[in-house]
Amino acid sequence: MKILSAPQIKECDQTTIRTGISSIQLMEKAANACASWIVNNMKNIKKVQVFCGKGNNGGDGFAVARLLYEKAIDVEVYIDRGKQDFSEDAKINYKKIRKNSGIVFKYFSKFLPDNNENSLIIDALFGYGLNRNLSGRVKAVVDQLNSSRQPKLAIDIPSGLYADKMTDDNSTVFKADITLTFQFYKRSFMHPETGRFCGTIELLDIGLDQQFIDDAKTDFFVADRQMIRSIYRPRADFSNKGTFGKSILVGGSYGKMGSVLMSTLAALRTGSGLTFTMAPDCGYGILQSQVPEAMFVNSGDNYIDKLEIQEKSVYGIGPGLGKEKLTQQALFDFLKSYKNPVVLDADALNILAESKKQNLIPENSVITPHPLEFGRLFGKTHDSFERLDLAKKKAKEHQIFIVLKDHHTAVVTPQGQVFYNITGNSGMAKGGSGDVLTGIITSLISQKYEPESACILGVWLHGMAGDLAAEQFSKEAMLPTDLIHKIADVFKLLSK
Ligand SMILES: NC(=O)C1=CN([C@@H]2O[C@H](COP(=O)(O)OP(=O)(O)OC[C@H]3O[C@@H](n4cnc5c(N)ncnc54)[C@H](O)[C@@H]3O)[C@@H](O)[C@H]2O)[C@@H](O)CC1
Ligand SMILES: Nc1ncnc2c1ncn2[C@@H]1O[C@H](COP(=O)(O)OP(=O)(O)O)[C@@H](O)[C@H]1O
Ligand SMILES: [K+]
Repeated sequence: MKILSAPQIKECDQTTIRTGISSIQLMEKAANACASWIVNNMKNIKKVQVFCGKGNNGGDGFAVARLLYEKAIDVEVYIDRGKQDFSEDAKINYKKIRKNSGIVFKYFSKFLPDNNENSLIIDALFGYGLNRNLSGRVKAVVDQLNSSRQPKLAIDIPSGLYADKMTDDNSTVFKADITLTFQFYKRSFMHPETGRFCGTIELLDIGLDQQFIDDAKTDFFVADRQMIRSIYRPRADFSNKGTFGKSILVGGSYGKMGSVLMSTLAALRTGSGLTFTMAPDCGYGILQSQVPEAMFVNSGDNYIDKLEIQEKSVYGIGPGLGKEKLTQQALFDFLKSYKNPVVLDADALNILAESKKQNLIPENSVITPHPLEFGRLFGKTHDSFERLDLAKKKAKEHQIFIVLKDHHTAVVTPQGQVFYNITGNSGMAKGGSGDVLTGIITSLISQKYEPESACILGVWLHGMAGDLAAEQFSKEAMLPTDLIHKIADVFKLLSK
C-alpha cells in the first residue's frame, strides 16, 4: 500500500471531488466512517467532547459530533475563542450543528476533563494541513487534554503531528489512544518519535480516486497483506530438498551459542531445504542435540577463525559471532572472495563498522542493523527520519538492502524505495528476536526469493509470529523461541 505525502493526499481529495462527489459529500462520508467506527467499536462511550479547528479537520469534527448526537450520544463541541475563519466546508458543518440546540458549545478555555472512561475526547483540531507547531490557546488545551485520563481519539492525524516529517523537539502533540485515519497511513505514523502519539491506527476507506492512487509516485509503502500475499509462493508439490535451497547460518562463540541456534531453527521453520550451522567446536553438542535437522561445520574452537566457502548456498552471518581478531580476519577473507548476496547481522556489522570495511559487503546483500548498529556503520543521525534518509543513500551507494529494525522496521532498497512493516510488537524487544529474523531472511533467499521480497516477507512473517506469540503468551512472557514456533501458524494463515 502506498504512503502519499500531505500534498499528494490533498491532490487526491481534490481529484476525487472533481470526478463526481462534492467536497461536502466527501466530508460527510469521512465523518460517517468515523462515527460508525466509534459506535461499533466503542460501545461503552456515552459522551464525546469534540475539539474542532478551523480547517477541514475541524469540519470533520462538527459532522462527527452531529452524527454521534443523532445516535443518542451526549455531545460537547469545543472551539477556539474569537473570530473563526472556518474553511468553506467546516463553516457549512458548523452552521448545521449550531442549529441543534441539544449540542453544548464551549470555548477551549472552558474545558474541564471528565476523567470518566465512558467519555471520549475527539481531536479534530488539525489534520494533514498542519503547517506550524501548536501554540497559544490550542497548545494549552492540547496540553490539558493530554493530562486527562479519558480515552482519546484523533481524526485523521493527532493534532500537532505533521504527516511526513519530524515534529520539533518538545512541541505539543495530541496523544491519541486511537487514530482514525482516512485511506492512507502517513509516514509520521511509522517513526518512533512521532508514531508514539497515534495509539492504535484504524484505516477508514472513504473511496478516494483509485486511478489517482494507482498513478501516484512515491518511494514509501506499507507492506500490507495484499503485498505479502503477492510475494508469498506456496511450496511446489513436485520438489525435493534441493528445490528449497541451502542456508548456512554463521555465528556463535563461547557463551553465545543460543543466537546462531535460533537463527538456524528459524531458517528451518521458514522452509530452507538444507540447513547448515557454521560455528566453533564448543557449540557442536548444543547444536546437534537441539537442532538435529541442521548439519554442523566446525569453524574454530571457542570462536570462529575460518569461514569455509560452499557453493550454491546462502549465508546468514553474525548472530553471536563475537569480534575476536581471528573472527574478524575470517570474515574479511570470506567477503573478499565471496561475491554472492549474503545476509549480515549483529557482530558481522559491528566488525565491518569498526574496521571501516563497509565496502566489502557484496552487492545485493541484506544487512539487518538495529538503530545503534546502523549508526556505527554509517554515522549518527539526529532522528529516525534522518536515519532513513541516510539509509536510502547508503543502500544506493552500496547497492544493498537495508533492513532498518525498529517498531516499524523499514526495508530500504538500492532503488531508494522504503517498505514499512506493520506487524510485530514490543514483546519482541528481547535479545534473540533479531537472530530469528536473520534465519528467516536467509532461508527465504535460499528458496530463491529475490532479496527485496525476502526482506519484506521475512520482516512481516517475523512480526506476525511475534503477534501470535503475544496473543498466546503475553508481550511480557513471550520468548524469541516462541516466535520460531509461531512461524508455523503464520504460514498456515498465508496459505489459506
Ligand atoms: N475534501 C477534503 O479535502 C477532505 C478533507 N478531510 C479532512 O480535512 C483535513 C485537511 O484539511 P485542511 O487542509 O483544511 O487542513 P487542517 O484541517 O489540518 O487545517 C488547516 C488550517 O489550519 C491552519 N493551521 C495549520 N497549522 C496551524 C497551527 N499550528 N496553528 C493554527 N493554525 C494552523 C492552516 O493555515 C489552515 O488554515 C484532513 O486531515 C481530513 O481530516 C476529510 O474531510 C476528507 C475530505
Ligand atoms: N517494540 C518493538 N516492536 C516491534 N518489533 C520490535 C520491537 N522491539 C524489537 N522488535 C523487533 O525485534 C528484533 C530485535 O532485533 P535486535 O535488536 O537485533 O535484537 P537481537 O539481535 O539482540 O535479538 C527486530 O526485528 C525488531 O524489529
Ligand atoms: K486531528
